[in-house]
Amino acid sequence: MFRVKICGVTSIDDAEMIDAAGADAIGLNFYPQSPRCVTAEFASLVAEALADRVQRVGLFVNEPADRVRELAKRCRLSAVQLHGDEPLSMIAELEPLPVVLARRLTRETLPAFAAELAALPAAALPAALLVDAAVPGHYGGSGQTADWGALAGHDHWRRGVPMILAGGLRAENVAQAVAAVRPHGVDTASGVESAPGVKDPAQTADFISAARRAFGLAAAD
Ligand SMILES: O=C(O)c1ccccc1NCC(=O)[C@H](O)[C@H](O)COP(=O)(O)O
Repeated sequence: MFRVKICGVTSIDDAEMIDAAGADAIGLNFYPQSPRCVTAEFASLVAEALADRVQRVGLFVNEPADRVRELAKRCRLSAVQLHGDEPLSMIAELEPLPVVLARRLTRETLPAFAAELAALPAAALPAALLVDAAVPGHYGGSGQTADWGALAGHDHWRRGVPMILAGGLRAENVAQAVAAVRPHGVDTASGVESAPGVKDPAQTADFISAARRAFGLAAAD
């Protein structure tokens, strides 16, 4: 599972820049209402442009499993990220695709989600749980930070599922977030952009370096 993911990539130049800066994964957004939404044709070109080292994660919001599966195959996605209100049963439906399940958890909503996770058979658990900020009217990409306090120090409820922290992460706060929450990985979209969907090379490189340092990883070559 990836440590550093840059989400909402909309150009080949940005994908190559992110690869060179040492990210483990990029997110390709298939949510039509996002300013970061891409086409299947573009996502397929990204698969050709990037080294296999970089995971290509397709992001979906409330799409039927058949469409997720079809786009994953057509665009050679490494994993899919379910970022809407998808039922947990969809993880097993998508098998053998690795699923990153996104949830906007707070201290109020975490207990009910933990109970849902506890009821899943081990074989139906997601490959990772991405925790994003809970902002009314936003599924993601809000630029707001998640409820770090709710997540810190309590990981028994995750049943060993790696947690990816998202929401309002930037080069300036990613080390603090990793120290506070101790996630397996981090994800950002708007925190490294000059405009929605346009990644800023300096902010992106700074974010990736700061995140790698926070995880004790060597700087990218
Ligand atoms: O980025 C979007 O526009 C988006 C829209 C709808 C659902 C998810 C979306 N992004 C998913 C991501 O993985 C983002 O990296 C995550 O939400 C954090 O975004 P940000 O706060 O801008 O870093």
